[in-house]
Amino acid sequence: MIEVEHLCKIYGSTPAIQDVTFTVEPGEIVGFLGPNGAGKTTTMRILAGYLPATSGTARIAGYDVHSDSMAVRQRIGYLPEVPPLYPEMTVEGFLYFVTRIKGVAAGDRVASVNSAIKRCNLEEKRKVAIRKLSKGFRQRVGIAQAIVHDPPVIILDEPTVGLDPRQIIEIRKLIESLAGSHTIILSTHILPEVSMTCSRVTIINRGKIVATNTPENLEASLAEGSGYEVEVEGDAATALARLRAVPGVRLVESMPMEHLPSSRALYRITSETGAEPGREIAAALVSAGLGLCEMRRTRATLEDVFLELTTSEKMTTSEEQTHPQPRPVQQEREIGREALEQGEK
Ligand SMILES: Nc1ncnc2c1ncn2[C@@H]1O[C@H](COP(=O)(O)OP(=O)(O)OP(=O)(O)O)[C@@H](O)[C@H]1O
Repeated sequence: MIEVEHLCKIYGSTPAIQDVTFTVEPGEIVGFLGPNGAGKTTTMRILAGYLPATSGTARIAGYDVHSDSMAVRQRIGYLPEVPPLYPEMTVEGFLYFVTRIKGVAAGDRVASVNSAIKRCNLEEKRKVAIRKLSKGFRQRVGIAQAIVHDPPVIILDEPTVGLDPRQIIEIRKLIESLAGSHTIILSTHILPEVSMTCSRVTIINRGKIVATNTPENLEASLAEGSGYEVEVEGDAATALARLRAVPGVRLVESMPMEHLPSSRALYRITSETGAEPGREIAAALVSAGLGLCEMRRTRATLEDVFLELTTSEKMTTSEEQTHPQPRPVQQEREIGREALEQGEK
């Protein structure tokens, strides 16, 4: 339904996106995930026909977004980062106006407006001026204007940005309710957004696609981070030696834990790919006379995958080449995490 091939956009001399290629199948919700400045909005605007690409092609329902832009606009609903609302109009007045612009037949307009109002849960606000609405309700009106002509494809650019947690849940539910009967691509820098609502995720970093898969497969693809955490009572040197000797264990790290009594320590164990040495770990500790106070599995999360994919490129920047001392992995990850948290503000 959406086919993007080798898309590039250069602003002046700044490449915003480079060689972006992906597809979205009918009925899918695909998350377009990336940190700030990764090129999400640029890609969404090109798909919606609001920005010409420098090179490459994008087709929606078989129509080229550039050369067949009118045909594309009839088949898409687009929620830009800042929804194009007319503050003085009432919700229903504005949506009626949009049906006229979108070419809905005169006899179908009232039914289209009523349907969008119902789907977006706007009944109680239908006669209220848009300027009087909260940010969450305005965002619903933004989505209502994107779906009012019942387009097969919906493009949502950061649909929950600036909303409070309750509003975010409501908007996510609304997006999920549109799946199946619509093909949806939504851009976001918020990880839970994609794990909760999307069947597939495409990760973009610095203008380039770095991964496309289901959230589950992406998590499974990251072998590092899969393992165990164990809290052990007894001699630390013995515990470390025993744990490191267990077949299938690749790495054992001692984790500083201030709240633990001095006789106890926490270890993070990374297993070899495909290995499940849980029982052997427990047996090795117990047979050495050590106390196994707590043990739990750790698995890579989508956040780990995201940080892995969007921080590793830092090592190839000119800054890194000038100062080539390797930074610890944890620090690399913290930098990525910081970028994520800043993005969420
Ligand atoms: N009109 C413009 N002129 C010049 N550079 C631009 C323009 N718009 C975007 N850029 C640059 O292109 C890159 C991609 O920007 P884009 O807005 O697509 O990213 P984004 O992933 O949507 O980021 P955010 O989450 O912060 O909105 C950034 O480096 C940005 O500074």
